[in-house]
Amino acid sequence: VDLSTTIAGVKLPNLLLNASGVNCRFENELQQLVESKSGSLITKSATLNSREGNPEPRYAPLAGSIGSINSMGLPNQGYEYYLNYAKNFDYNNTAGKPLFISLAGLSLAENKTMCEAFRDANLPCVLEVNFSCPNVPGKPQVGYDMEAMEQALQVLDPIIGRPFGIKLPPYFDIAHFDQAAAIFNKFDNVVFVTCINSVGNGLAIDLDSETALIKPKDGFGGLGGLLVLPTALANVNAFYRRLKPGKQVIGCGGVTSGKEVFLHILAGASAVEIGTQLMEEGTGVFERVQKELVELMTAKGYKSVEEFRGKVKTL
Ligand SMILES: C=Cc1c(C(=O)O)[nH]c(=O)[nH]c1=O
Repeated sequence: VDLSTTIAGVKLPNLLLNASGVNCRFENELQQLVESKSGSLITKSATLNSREGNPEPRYAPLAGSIGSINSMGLPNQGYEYYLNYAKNFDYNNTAGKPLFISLAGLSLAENKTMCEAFRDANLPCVLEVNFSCPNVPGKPQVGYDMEAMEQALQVLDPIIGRPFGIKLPPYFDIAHFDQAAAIFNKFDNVVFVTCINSVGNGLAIDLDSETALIKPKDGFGGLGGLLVLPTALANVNAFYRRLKPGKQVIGCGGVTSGKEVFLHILAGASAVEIGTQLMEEGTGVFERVQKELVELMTAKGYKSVEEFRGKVKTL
């Protein structure tokens, strides 16, 4: 069974990778991903300067393993750390894993500077511009401001000057799918979108203590895990149906097993990211989920993901 895929011109030996933000802030964590059975890896979203992020507790699993809530606040080592990591990355590593770099500047000027630095370094890594961090107090998500998002792309697209992707928040209105897709279809270098980032500003409360699970923002944080699966599948399929041929969707959200990877592919995903389940289970999740996916495909008689990608049936 062939699970390989090609995104932005780079080949992933299998279509699984981490969701940016999980197990990818520090070099040692990234090395764990390189040594895991993932098909690739993506770094924690970077800002111009390093950040400690929000006060803890800022991540919590939800009762009944239905998902997670986080308000990390963009803790990261600053973009030069990840630029340096990319410069020293062994692109011919034995596993043949490509490297994705996530950038989440706090302003267009920050994103401009970071994109210029990566352009000048001219490395084989693939950029994913994160327009959807829900947890920086006072910074509304660019992904929910269509005009700002288009203006940002008008500046960043020519600077990046090669295929790149965008990390999107979940949309919940068909008109927003239409508007966002129409914007991305204007930029030839935008070759993939990653759907979805966490479902912003949920509130998880502990029944016994009657207290919010996390400290930042009065307990408000992004939701991930199984509970966001239908929203993730909808966003994957909405953009799969709307983006011009040649543009791809990376699925993210709700993956706990081979089953949800299969559903993401059925919805149209060309690669699939794992966040909450990676956080809870560790990097062994990639081997387990891959095995489950192969078993499921074999049971269904599929030999490659192309046979069923985007083929979700409607009634
Ligand atoms: C980049 C910041 C993000 C964060 C964060 O660092 O709080 N959490 C998310 O669920 N998604 C993000 O995009």
